[in-house]
Amino acid sequence: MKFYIATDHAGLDLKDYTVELLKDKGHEVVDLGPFCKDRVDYPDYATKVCEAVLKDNSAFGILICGSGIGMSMAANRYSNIRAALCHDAYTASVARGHNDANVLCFGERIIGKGVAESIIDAWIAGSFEGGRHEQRVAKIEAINT
Ligand SMILES: O=C(CO)[C@H](O)[C@H](O)[C@H](O)COP(=O)(O)O
Repeated sequence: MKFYIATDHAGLDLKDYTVELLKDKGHEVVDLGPFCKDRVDYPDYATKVCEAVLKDNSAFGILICGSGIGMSMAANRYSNIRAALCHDAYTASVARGHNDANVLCFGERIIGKGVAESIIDAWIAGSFEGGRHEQRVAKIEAINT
């Protein structure tokens, strides 16, 4: 699998850990930064990942901030981005299976490395179930306000 990943200053350590974790598991990772802990604004990095995923739509995005909330809010402003804020393996699994999520968000101030790995593993193992979920995801995409 291919992943584009970014963070803000509040998620830098978990971003670096996640990059190495995914590479060790044999995945392709494009790290879109940042690369130091200077304070930055999460929407600027959500934009980098979402635009990359929209151009390379078999890839997934990963966005990390302190809580994961700001990143998920910013990412979900994009049509055809379905960003899921996940706190555990279950939420990651249903994000793929039910919501066809293409961007994973989590918060370094919320979860540790072990939970992050369980989220990543569930995301990788998951796939969209289709069926009754198809029309629901289509209805999300149809919302334009
Ligand atoms: O968007 C957020 C809060 O929902 C993220 O957790 C940010 O990383 C956080 O707001 C950054 O806060 P800081 O005080 O500027 O480090």
